[in-house]
Amino acid sequence: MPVEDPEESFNELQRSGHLEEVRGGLEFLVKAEQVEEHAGQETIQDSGITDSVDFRMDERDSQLWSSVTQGLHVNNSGHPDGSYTTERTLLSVSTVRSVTVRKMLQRLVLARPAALLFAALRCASSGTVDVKVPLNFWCGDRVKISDVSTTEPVYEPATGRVLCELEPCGSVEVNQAVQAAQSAYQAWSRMSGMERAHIMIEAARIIENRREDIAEIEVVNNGKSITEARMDVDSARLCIEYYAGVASTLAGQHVQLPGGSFAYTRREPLGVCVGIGAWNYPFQIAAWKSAPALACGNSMVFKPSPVTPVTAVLLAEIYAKAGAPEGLFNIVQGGQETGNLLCHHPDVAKVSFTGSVPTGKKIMEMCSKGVKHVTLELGGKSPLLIFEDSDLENAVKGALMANFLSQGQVCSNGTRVFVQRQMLPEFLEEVVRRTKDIEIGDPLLESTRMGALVSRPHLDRVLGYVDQARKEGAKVLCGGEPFVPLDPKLRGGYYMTPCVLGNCTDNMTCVKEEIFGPVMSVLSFETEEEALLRANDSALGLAAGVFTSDVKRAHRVVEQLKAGSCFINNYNITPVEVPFGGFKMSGIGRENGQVTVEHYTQMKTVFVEMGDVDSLF
Ligand SMILES: NC(=O)c1ccc[n+]([C@@H]2O[C@H](COP(=O)([O-])OP(=O)(O)OC[C@H]3O[C@@H](n4cnc5c(N)ncnc54)[C@H](O)[C@@H]3O)[C@@H](O)[C@H]2O)c1
Ligand SMILES: C[N+](C)(C)CCCC=O
Repeated sequence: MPVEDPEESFNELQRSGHLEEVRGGLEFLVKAEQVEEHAGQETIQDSGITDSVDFRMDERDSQLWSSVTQGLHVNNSGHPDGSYTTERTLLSVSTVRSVTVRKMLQRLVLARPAALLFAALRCASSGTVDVKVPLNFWCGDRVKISDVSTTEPVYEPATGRVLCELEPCGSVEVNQAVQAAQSAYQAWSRMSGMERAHIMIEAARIIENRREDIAEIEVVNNGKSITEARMDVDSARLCIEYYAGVASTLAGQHVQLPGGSFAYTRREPLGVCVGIGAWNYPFQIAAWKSAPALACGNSMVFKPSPVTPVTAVLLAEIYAKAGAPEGLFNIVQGGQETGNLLCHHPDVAKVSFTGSVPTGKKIMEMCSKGVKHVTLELGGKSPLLIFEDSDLENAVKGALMANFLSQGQVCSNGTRVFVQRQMLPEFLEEVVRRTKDIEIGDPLLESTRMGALVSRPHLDRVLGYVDQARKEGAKVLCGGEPFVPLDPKLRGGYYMTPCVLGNCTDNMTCVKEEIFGPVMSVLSFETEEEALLRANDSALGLAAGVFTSDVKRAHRVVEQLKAGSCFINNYNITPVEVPFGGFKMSGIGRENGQVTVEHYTQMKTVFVEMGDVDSLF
């Protein structure tokens, strides 16, 4: 209902979380919804239409607020059968103020007819977004580097156009960020778990409010579908919520000693932690690293991949807005050189890295110089074992989930699909049919299931693997070709058709190496023992999966699989309350779950003497 009193309406909007003040002004994300009522049942449909309006605090006058609140519900129309349709707008905050498309939309007035809203464009559409604001962030604010010698272009995978210019941080900037983190650490580490939890819960709430906004920008920078990007934002939020809960449970042990003396242990934070991320889950990785780090009382300097630098800074803004001390979570942009500076920095206590095995080895070596704690989440070439007693429908769905999420650019993907011989023909027929049906195209469209790969060189590399597989004797059962969407604005994008390779053997390159693209290699096997031997024949051990209806076999097989994250009758499920990480060269340490507390704290033991010192001297 429209609220009459402008001041009250402002307060009401703030309380409901639909409106928040941003520095020096206000910015609204206006969303159109359609509410259908039939027989007392309301269904709300998101029209997918959003635009934004931005104005200064001094414009907060009665007239303006009336128009804002009038925008909340508009255009009620009754139908002859007694049902009605309400087209309404919701207001929520957006701080991605840099994006040109939003600026363009500022000229639209708020109190417009609903029809005009519905005719408007989606907030971000492929090929329209430019990011101009600084992407570095420390001391609670975005930072423009004063002396930038070189910038690097960042691309929009869906179109191939330049999205922004990256300003990499050198030693001066890395020092500033680490210093900011150190000073925030002094205050943050002394707060109680409950106090930290309050701020983290608030950050999670802001993420929930800005879900669509963050997901859209993730799509624009990464190329994955909007459907998946929303899931990533949800996973980030859930992770922060989960560790907010963990924060107040951190505790030590009391140990009784002779003569009334005792000892106790304290779980203490490490200090300034560094997070270094890969490009496949930019926002989610930033959250998966920062949430446990902050919950345990550490501060963090995070370096996103230079390929996808845009969304981590949104997380930094969100923590700051939620009440985190200045410098608690900082972003430094850059590639290898910036990463090296962070790993060698004397004031950094720990590095948590997500990326490739070769880089992981370098990180570990650099950390060894300062004897720093290190967590490595590295690559995989994971096996998926499908036994003939599996439910075919679920096995096929599992294999698709194991290979084609995020255009196949997922560390845990089960790319070596071992199918028991008797089931192979029907499995292949179904998996190929469904793979051909995957809708490729504009990642911002709801119907798209596969967007663009992250970059042109990466696309070429993946296509190269398909060529090589063909030469080595694999049969391309479908896909593996460059894909050019009909929409002219997408012609420069990095698309390919998802590929299923048959006739694969263990010695082929496509079966041995991590391709990190939408390429499934299918192999056949006869016996459980044989499948296990072949599945474990890899230097990597991130994940593995088993499909079978025999519960004893499922557990027997999983027990013998040399992988850190195993799935029975499903694949690529990563609830944040469950630890995730690899065996062998796929990594060290875990992310998510209770155990991660051990990777972000150190234990102090305190001995307390209640009697006299029993000295030998
Ligand atoms: N296990 C997991 O949880 C997980 C998750 C996502 C991705 N990955 C892996 O990541 C890889 C793909 O990501 P990528 O191409 O971004 O990996 P990458 O190793 O090339 O880069 C990862 C990060 O490391 C930085 N970096 C590169 N060289 C560095 C150096 N010498 N010192 C410090 N930092 C350095 C990069 O700038 C980037 O931020 C795949 O192998 C994939 O399996 C693993
Ligand atoms: C959420 N997923 C799809 C399991 C991805 C985990 C992170 C690895 O790249």
